[in-house]
Amino acid sequence: MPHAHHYVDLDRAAWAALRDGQSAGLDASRVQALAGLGDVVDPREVEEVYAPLARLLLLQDAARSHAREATAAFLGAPARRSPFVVAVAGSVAVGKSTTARLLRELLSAGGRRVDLVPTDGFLHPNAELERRGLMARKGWPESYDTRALLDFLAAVRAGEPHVQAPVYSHVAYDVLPGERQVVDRPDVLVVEGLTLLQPASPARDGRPRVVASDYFDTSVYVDAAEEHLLAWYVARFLALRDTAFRRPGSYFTRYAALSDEEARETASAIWHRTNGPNLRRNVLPTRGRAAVVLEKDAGHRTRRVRLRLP
Ligand SMILES: Nc1ncnc2c1ncn2[C@@H]1O[C@H](COP(=O)(O)OP(=O)(O)O)[C@@H](O)[C@H]1O
Ligand SMILES: CC(C)(COP(=O)(O)O)[C@@H](O)C(=O)NCCC(=O)O
Repeated sequence: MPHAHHYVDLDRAAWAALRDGQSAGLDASRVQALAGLGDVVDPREVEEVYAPLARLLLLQDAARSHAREATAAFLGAPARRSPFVVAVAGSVAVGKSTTARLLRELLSAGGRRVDLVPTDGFLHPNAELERRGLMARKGWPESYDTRALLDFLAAVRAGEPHVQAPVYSHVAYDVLPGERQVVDRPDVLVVEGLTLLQPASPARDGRPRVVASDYFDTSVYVDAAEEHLLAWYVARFLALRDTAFRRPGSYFTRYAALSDEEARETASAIWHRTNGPNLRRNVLPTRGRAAVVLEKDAGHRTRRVRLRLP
């Protein structure tokens, strides 16, 4: 638990008041489309929770630009452009992708060029995970090509053009060979993933290590009790059974024919084997490293926001 003077806790009403005229500026149909799988994001959630968050990020971005200009003025050289990098972390099924998409929309509505990159593209391909005996630990820190993720972040942060990221498909349940997402000097990069806030583990040779968070300007951890996460994971699995699992090429075609009861059992087993232990062992312990923690209740409603003071 961080020391009390290092953070401030705001209930929903206090947080919503910090919107300070920052309006979401998204129409209802746009908001509707932002949660996946037919789920609907409550427009009040956008106004009262994500609009203040967008305002905070814009202020932090401006402060960072001033700091960079100060250093450039000191050096007598023009400041190089470099995107503002926001990390979104949290458990499987907590709503990271939905939060990341909302932030992309809100920040783009303010006129910025925003790219969104999920870290699942940096997972090792299934064949490699199988070779390493890691298929039951997909999403755990060791299942990612960390070197590739760090190289990607370093290149984007250095302001390089046309930086490529690999792409993962939830239908194929694998990284798509040869497929690439191109990030070309955006104003903001939102990067979203389970294990982004991992601290450095000591290297065998004792040398300090670079971690992904060295490249972040700020970070958001989306939080909810594990009982809600499990329920959301199972609900999403049932929805996928009726949609993505039926598509040609789906890794999970064998799940498309499961009854409700069997689908619930299967999803719950995957949770207890892979995602629950990953949450407890690797994800939750990084929560205190986030700049902002959004705490959701059973209905995806944000009840409380914790802000770490710089
Ligand atoms: N704010 C929200 N309101 C309603 N449903 C949401 C919200 N955020 C996420 N969801 C739903 O919860 C599930 C998990 O969200 P998702 O963004 O896919 O999670 P993650 O990327 O963390 O795995 C999805 O079914 C999604 O539609
Ligand atoms: C692809 C994921 C590892 C999430 O990756 P992330 O975008 O957070 O890096 C996760 O959604 C997943 O598929 N976990 C494996 C266990 C499962 O089937 O849920």
